[in-house]
Amino acid sequence: MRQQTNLNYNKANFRKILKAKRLSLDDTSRNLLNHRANLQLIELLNELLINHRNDYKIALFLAFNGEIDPYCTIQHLQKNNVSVYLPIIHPFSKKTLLFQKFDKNTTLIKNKFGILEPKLDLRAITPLDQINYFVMPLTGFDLKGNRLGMGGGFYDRTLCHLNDSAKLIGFAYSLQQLDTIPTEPWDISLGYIVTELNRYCFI
Ligand SMILES: Nc1nc2c(c(=O)[nH]1)N(C=O)[C@@H](CNc1ccc(C(=O)N[C@@H](CCC(=O)O)C(=O)O)cc1)CN2
Ligand SMILES: Nc1ncnc2c1ncn2[C@@H]1O[C@H](COP(=O)(O)OP(=O)(O)OP(=O)(O)O)[C@@H](O)[C@H]1O
Repeated sequence: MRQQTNLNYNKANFRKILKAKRLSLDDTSRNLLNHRANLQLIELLNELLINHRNDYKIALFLAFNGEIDPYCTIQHLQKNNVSVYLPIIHPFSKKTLLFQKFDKNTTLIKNKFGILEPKLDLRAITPLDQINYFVMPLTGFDLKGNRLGMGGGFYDRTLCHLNDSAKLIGFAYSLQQLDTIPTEPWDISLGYIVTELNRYCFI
């Protein structure tokens, strides 16, 4: 019990430090790092989407609160006819996510955290197992593929059913790297992590 409390304290503490760190970037540095990181992410996706079929489905996210911004990659994929999906907070199931298609006709609204997400349209929701890769925002990461999220357990709770690290790509600034992330039984580890400096593969 005491150990659990310490672990939560550690995670909360790491989150606080790492969020402050990513918010401290000035606009020029942030734009440069975002640009480099998107080039790395596009490179990785080019390697993964080997036969360039255009029926791939990739989940990404819209950045908030100083998160690394994958918008260039979203635009690149859409131009190449790859379907892009975004997380939306499930209207009934507590702290879980649905993934909805994002295209030029999508209406975006702010969720309760102030993050833009598609307005729920059941016709545009896709089952999790139809998504080829999930690009996930990281608050922190280590070089074993462990991730630290925002603390809600949204991605953990949603993606545990998938049970396939090979589909999970973490996206973060290199300044969000830690030596070791404290792990817990429900934490899902990542198959890949992309930063502005590197593409790490853990599978
Ligand atoms: N861009 C983006 N979209 C995302 C996520 C994300 O981390 N990034 N999510 C990934 O899960 C989901 C939303 N989950 C979130 C969980 C916590 C907080 C957050 O800011 N928490 C506050 C506490 C707020 C409160 O308790 O009311 C905090 O950490 O200070 C935000 C989003 C779905 N969409
Ligand atoms: N698979 C799951 N089933 C039920 N509860 C879960 C599951 N995964 C996580 N949780 C709950 O969510 C809470 C937050 O988890 P954690 O500290 O791992 O958040 P996180 O790393 O920020 O995750 P995420 O990025 O997924 O929001 C935990 O206290 C845990 O109780």
